[in-house]
Amino acid sequence: MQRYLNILGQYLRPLKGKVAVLMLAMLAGIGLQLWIPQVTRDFIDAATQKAPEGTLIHLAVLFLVFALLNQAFSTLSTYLSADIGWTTTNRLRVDLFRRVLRLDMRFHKDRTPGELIERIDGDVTSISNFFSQFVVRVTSSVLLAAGTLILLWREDWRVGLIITAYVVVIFFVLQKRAEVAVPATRLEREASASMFGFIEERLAGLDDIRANGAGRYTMHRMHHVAKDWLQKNLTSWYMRSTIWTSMMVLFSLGYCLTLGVGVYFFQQGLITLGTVYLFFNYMRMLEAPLDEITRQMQEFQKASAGILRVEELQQEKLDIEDHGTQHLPAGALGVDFEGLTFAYGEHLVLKNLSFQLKAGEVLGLLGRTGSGKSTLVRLLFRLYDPTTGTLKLGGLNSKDVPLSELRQKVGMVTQDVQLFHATIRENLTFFDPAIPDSKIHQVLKELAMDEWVSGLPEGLDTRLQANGAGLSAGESQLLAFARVFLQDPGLVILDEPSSRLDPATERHLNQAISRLLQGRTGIIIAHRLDTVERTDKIMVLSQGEILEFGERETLKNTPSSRYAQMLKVSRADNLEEQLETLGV
Ligand SMILES: Nc1ncnc2c1ncn2[C@@H]1O[C@H](COP(=O)(O)OP(=O)(O)OP(=O)(O)O)[C@@H](O)[C@H]1O
Repeated sequence: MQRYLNILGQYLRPLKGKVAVLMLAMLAGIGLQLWIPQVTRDFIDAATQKAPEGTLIHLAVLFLVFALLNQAFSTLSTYLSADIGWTTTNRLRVDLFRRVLRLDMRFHKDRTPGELIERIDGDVTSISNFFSQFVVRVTSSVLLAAGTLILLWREDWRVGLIITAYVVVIFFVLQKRAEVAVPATRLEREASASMFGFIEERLAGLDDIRANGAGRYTMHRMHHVAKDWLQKNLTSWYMRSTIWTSMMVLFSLGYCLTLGVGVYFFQQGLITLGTVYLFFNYMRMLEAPLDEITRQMQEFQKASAGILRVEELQQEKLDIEDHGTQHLPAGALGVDFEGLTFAYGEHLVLKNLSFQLKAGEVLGLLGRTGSGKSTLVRLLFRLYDPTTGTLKLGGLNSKDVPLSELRQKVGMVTQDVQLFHATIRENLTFFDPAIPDSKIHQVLKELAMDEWVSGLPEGLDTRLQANGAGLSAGESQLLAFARVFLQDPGLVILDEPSSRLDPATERHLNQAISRLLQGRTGIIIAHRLDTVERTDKIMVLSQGEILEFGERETLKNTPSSRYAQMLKVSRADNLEEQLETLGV
């Protein structure tokens, strides 16, 4: 319970003013609700005892005023609890999204985006009730039920005792029913999460599904997943409806009991007709809070699973710590690997790598699929930390530099450019409004893209389609180059497109690459041999080890080097085949 209160306190504290007003409105509402039946009782007794008209009018006006005030307090409570609920859950949702963005690659590799969406949205929505209503509704229901019972005891201890005993029985039965319903609800939520995970994954892989004609198979699976969800939904609904039915039956019996006892006491001359009404009314008033407490307990069970998962996310250990305080030098950054080894869990991928790249040098990285090229790059961004050894950038251990500064100073253009469904400006600046248009145009000019962008219907304000659909591969690449230019990094990593572009686009891209590398250190993951002709150094990676590293010119003129041998092998082959021929 403590952990639930912690999370509640953490998010409700900033809204304590509103929470206090809500509590006051709620208490005032409860007081009025308890009082109104007393006024009604007095009215009935006054009427049956033929009291003067003035007394009746006075009581009627009092009833109306109390009823109106009660409505006003109830409206205020509903408004405030919804306001507090949505404000807190919105903050929680933003905090979780920030957390998910900050979490390590290891975490993200283990989970599908669908699962994370379910956490950020689904779980938070289930918690919203906990924030907005749980405390308020449970407290007010408990106070209302307790107040009603106290007043009943005050009127007549025998009636108080009978109704209290009956309430205990009702509460016990409802709790038992609710307990049975909880596992069914949990299964329903799990089935819903897997259905959303399934839909998200299939939508992401739409191209492959279509290309492989896997539509029918996918629909078959969808029917299966949806059927499972439907069955669990029905079971859980059935379980929940039995609670409601039990409640109806128990309360109907309760009304009969109260009326029976009331009428008996009235016939014995122990109580007035107004008091019979009062008993019946108080019994009726117990139904809502008991129903509410049971419902809130169920909601709490649902929310508690969400709270635990949210808490788990908040406490997920970060492998990549961000305690660096040193600052990278301006301009090109040298790169130093010193005895660096890296493993994904048990899987050793980079083995004792040591090499140096001076500031401003460009390295061509060659290696077959799976040799560890992408992993080496991920370490440069600190998406992972080395298992042993050190990685230095600009002469500083990368762990000593603040993470945000490091990622600002290292730029990358991947083969698979990620473009957002947003304007060209937002895509280039990553939504940073501080970057002026003049700077964007200057960069576009340098990349000879200015004319292309100006020719678009709305220039920089043109909205791109999701994932850059509608742009050619070359255009997407050029936009990615412009992004990196704006970032002005000291180290640029280029993952060369593996498929050939048309010669004009290729020439254009090559010019862009040359401009991008000017005054910067560069690492090019090459998929073709001619790409590395612009580099100063060459590295050949094989199964996580450096097979060859040196000045390109020197290697080219050393006939025994792998690079010289590669140059001799037919250039028509792709690099993968050339490396295979040489047994790399
Ligand atoms: N997140 C990961 N978890 C576990 N193993 C991984 C992970 N990423 C890559 N690997 C493994 O590490 C090895 C090196 O992969 P890496 O992606 O670095 O190679 P690569 O040379 O970049 O290949 P490619 O040219 O195909 O991109 C491979 O055996 C791969 O299966």
